[in-house]
Amino acid sequence: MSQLTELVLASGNAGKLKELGALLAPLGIKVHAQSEFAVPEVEETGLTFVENALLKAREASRISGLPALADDSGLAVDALDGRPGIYSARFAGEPKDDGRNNDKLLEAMAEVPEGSRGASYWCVLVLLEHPEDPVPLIVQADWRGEILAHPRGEGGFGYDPLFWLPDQGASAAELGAAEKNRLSHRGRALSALLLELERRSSS
Ligand SMILES: O=P(O)(O)OP(=O)(O)OP(=O)(O)OC[C@H]1O[C@@H](n2cnc3c(O)ncnc32)[C@H](O)[C@@H]1O
Ligand SMILES: [Mg+2]
Repeated sequence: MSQLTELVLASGNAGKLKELGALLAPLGIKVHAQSEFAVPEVEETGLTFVENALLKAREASRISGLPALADDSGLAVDALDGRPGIYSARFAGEPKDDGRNNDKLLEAMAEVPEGSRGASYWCVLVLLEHPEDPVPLIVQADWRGEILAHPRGEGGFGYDPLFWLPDQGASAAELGAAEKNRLSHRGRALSALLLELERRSSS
């Protein structure tokens, strides 16, 4: 890929935009929200995070005429056989709502004992140079934690108030923004993406 100086973030999620924007802005990459180009929400018909991220990136790149970075992510809970997984945003149905999703997760986990409440956040990032890019840059990363019985903290977004990090002694919603980006599935996926981008541009 030629030097990346500008891209569109193929997401309608304000939390993701904030987190990815904070990581990309200092690198001299001009980041546009897809709302600047009136990119509509695409139907996430894939069965994997990768497929859904590709759909989102392709549509945003097609409409904006810019390289596009998409994030498809979610929470896979051990005791729920990996659910809500790719359906995390709509766990409690449409329209998507973090509060109702968290209530549904608490309810689903009500009988699950301490010690069996492990879960992973997953994040897949896809970067397309243009809508027909045949070699998308794809990375994925996870973040292990446990599901709390009661919400804690005001930061982050989505399931963060229920995502407990034993090593930090805090929920993801109790971490500072920079700390979450340093540790999270999204922050680590972006580091991997930047490394791969560097490798490609120097080869
Ligand atoms: O598809 P876009 O437009 O990017 O926005 P979205 O919110 O629909 O995003 P996804 O389809 O990728 O669904 C991801 C859901 O997983 C949850 N999630 C992902 N990363 C998270 C994080 O860092 N903290 C809390 N919840 C997260 C959150 O509920 C998201 O809505
Ligand atoms: Mg979505």
